Amino acid sequence: YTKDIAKKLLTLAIVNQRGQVLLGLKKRGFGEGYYNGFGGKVEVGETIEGAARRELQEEAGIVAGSILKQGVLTFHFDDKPQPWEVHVFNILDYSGEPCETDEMSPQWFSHGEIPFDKMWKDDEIWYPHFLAGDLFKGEFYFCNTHHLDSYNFGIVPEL
Ligand SMILES: CSc1nc2ncnc(N)c2[nH]1
Repeated sequence: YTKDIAKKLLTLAIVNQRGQVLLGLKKRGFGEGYYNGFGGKVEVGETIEGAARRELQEEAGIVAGSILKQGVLTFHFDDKPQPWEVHVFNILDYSGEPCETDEMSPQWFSHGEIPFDKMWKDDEIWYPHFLAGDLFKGEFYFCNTHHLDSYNFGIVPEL
């Protein structure tokens, strides 16, 4: 029914400052053991940006200041009826100090040392463009959850 056709809206917030990005090691649940930005589902009655700010605070304990939407990534899974539409935000400034939560363990990585071997397989495709400040869109097709089977990716003039 329609629920299965509408895309599941999610956010992904990456703090990118002073040549380093703040990533979290997922301690449990989906993507456990992967390094990731901070994010989650957009709840009913919430804007996508509002959800990005809320999830960053819940998962990393910091309050976003100015943020810039840089990408929209759509993930298709062979074992899930609903594609995921992930809105990627660059967190340009924030207040507070990143802290460990039961979900995530925060860690700074220099741009040249991003641990792609412990991240979702699509990340190495779009992170370089994210770090370069490009606006981008991508469609990724996963099999058996973790295997990236195919994708389309491109830089866009606007989102
Ligand atoms: C399930 S596919 C996927 N790729 C991802 N890349 C970065 N952060 C995520 N949350 C991601 N999910």
